[in-house]
Amino acid sequence: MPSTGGCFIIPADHVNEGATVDTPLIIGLTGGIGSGKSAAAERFASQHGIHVVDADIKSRVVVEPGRPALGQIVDRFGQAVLQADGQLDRAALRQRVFAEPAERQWLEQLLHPLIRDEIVTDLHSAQSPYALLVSPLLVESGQHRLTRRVLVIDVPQALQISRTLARDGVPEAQVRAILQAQASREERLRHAHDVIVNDRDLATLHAGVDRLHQYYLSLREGAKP
Ligand SMILES: CC(C)(COP(=O)(O)OP(=O)(O)OC[C@H]1O[C@@H](n2cnc3c(N)ncnc32)[C@H](O)[C@@H]1O)[C@@H](O)C(=O)NCCC(=O)NCCS
Ligand SMILES: Nc1ncnc2c1ncn2[C@@H]1O[C@H](COP(=O)(O)OP(=O)(O)OP(=O)(O)O)[C@@H](O)[C@H]1O
Repeated sequence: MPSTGGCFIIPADHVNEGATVDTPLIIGLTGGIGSGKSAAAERFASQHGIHVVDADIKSRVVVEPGRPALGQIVDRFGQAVLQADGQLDRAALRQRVFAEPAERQWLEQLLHPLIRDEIVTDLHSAQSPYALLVSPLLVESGQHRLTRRVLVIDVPQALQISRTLARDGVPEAQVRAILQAQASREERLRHAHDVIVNDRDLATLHAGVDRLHQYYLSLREGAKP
């Protein structure tokens, strides 16, 4: 495991297959639930103007009322996963799919291709020196193949759980079930080119982001003819 509070860069020859310096620079940012992906992405965006594409946000777009996927979800799970206003009741669906792995897999096979399409369209509109693809399932869903490098926000599991409980106020058993459905810390780190260990305060996280931003800019500059 990387040591505490640091930011690590693995040498640049270990880049993802298929990605070359001629392609737009897309950095994948991942981490388990409550690891601090959104907090890190917010720093890249607000401090450095980096275009952020967030898979969790895309997962809401593809089930908006009127989208075919919402009808398919209601056909499978019933009206209990719809709110009175016709929107998906995300808490109700969350309860179902994290209690029943086969139902989660059904939902993923429906939504992941749609989420991927939304991601690709959005990445094409990026104007910043590089773009960030933020996804909790970057590795699990194969979305990392869209990226040149993978940045993992790494935290000990106990901190993931306590921060998620403080943020969401959901039962601990549900957070543990979500963790079980995600890649292990070790597996995620196997795909990492860069790692920020987010076990200290937000200022330390921001400092790690700022260092990596400079590094990603240098990669972009290296790509120019
Ligand atoms: C089950 C749903 C409706 C719950 O919605 P809710 O608003 O409560 O949570 P949200 O979407 O914001 O996700 C919160 C966190 O849960 C975790 N999570 C979400 N989906 C999954 C999944 N399929 N497997 C493992 N963890 C997941 C992630 O850490 C994510 O950051 C929603 O997560 C969903 O539609 N999931 C399936 C689509 C998916 O895989 N999305 C992940 C991005 S690709
Ligand atoms: N270094 C830190 N110090 C204190 N709190 C933090 C730190 N990093 C993140 N947090 C807090 O922990 C919670 C989880 O962080 P965040 O929402 O960024 O995680 P996430 O990886 O995006 O989660 P999810 O996968 O559920 O979307 C938030 O309330 C956030 O403000």
